[in-house]
Amino acid sequence: MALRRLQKIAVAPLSIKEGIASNVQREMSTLQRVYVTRQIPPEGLKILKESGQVQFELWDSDDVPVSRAELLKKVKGVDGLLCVLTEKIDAELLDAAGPNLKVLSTMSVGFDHLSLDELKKRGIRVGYTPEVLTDAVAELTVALLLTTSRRLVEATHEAKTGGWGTWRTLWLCGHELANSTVGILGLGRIGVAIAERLAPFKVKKFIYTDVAPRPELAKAINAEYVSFDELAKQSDFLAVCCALTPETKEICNKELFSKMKNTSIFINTSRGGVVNQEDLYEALAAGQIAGAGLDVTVPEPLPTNHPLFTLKNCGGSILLQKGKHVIRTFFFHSASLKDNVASAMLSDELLIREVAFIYSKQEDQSM
Ligand SMILES: O=C(O)[C@H](O)CO
Repeated sequence: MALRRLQKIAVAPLSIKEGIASNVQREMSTLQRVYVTRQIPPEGLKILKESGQVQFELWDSDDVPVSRAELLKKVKGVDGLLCVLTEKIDAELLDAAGPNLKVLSTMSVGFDHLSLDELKKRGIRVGYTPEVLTDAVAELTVALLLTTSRRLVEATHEAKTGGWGTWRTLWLCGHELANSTVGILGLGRIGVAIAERLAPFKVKKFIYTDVAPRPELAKAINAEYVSFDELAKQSDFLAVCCALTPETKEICNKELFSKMKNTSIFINTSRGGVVNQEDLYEALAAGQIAGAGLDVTVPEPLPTNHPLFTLKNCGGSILLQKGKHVIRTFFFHSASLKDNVASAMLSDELLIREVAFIYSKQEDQSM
């Protein structure tokens, strides 16, 4: 089923060309009204401009998100909404938009900012952008993992500030991937892509946990399904790749950290909300785990006086606040973004695929 949907996404641009030809003559009054909540890449805007099917208004900034008050005003009466992860799409927003709203597309892989129940209740179709940043996030995760385990931020700091007195036998030695067990919390495309990249580092074993075993994905990377507890206990490196849902909110908390080895490295490139940050701080400060590399936090960015910034063993892109930009670069070059904007706005495909598990089990089957 997943494959079929991907094929549908892939053919979307063709139907748009046909759409352009047949629709350029349309009167403005018959055009669908779309509000775009962020300055999106030119490829996406071009599709909207040339479609001949929509008139759109854009919040023309990438630096400052549209305010909630402005958004509530702007969505009134729109047929389509293209948003990013900074907009909370909830009952209030959907009520403000009113009954014309037929389709919503988010330029993100994550969908935790969408109230799916409310969207479903109103029969609004939803699009998102799976696939576009699988490689980017996998690369970023590997970068964070090596940076954290090899203590690069700390080492740079020591070198710059004169802390490097002389060569010392075990100073800043870090932790080795060779012969290690790498755990993946939430095995999907990104988890597989991470494991594929880490395997050449001579990892001994990949383990994962998820709501249920995912044998097809696991087979590709020879990963073993384990319980959440075993994941905590066995992982030398734990990469968090799950979506943020009510079930995964703060799933990485003191209970998890207390079961981890004190030599373990914790990496989160999913959403900040899956981690209880106070518990993480305690675990890092007490040496309960060896280090953490975070691309995501709550809030983003973290206030510069946040306790996590005081720790030597916590870093990665939260120190640089650059993770998102790395990912975005890939967005701009992605054909899939074009497809997504196109198919979500201009065709009536229902793009929800992975979102399905949040819906009732019954509908889950049909996705
Ligand atoms: O969900 C996403 O698409 C990413 O987190 C964006 O940075």
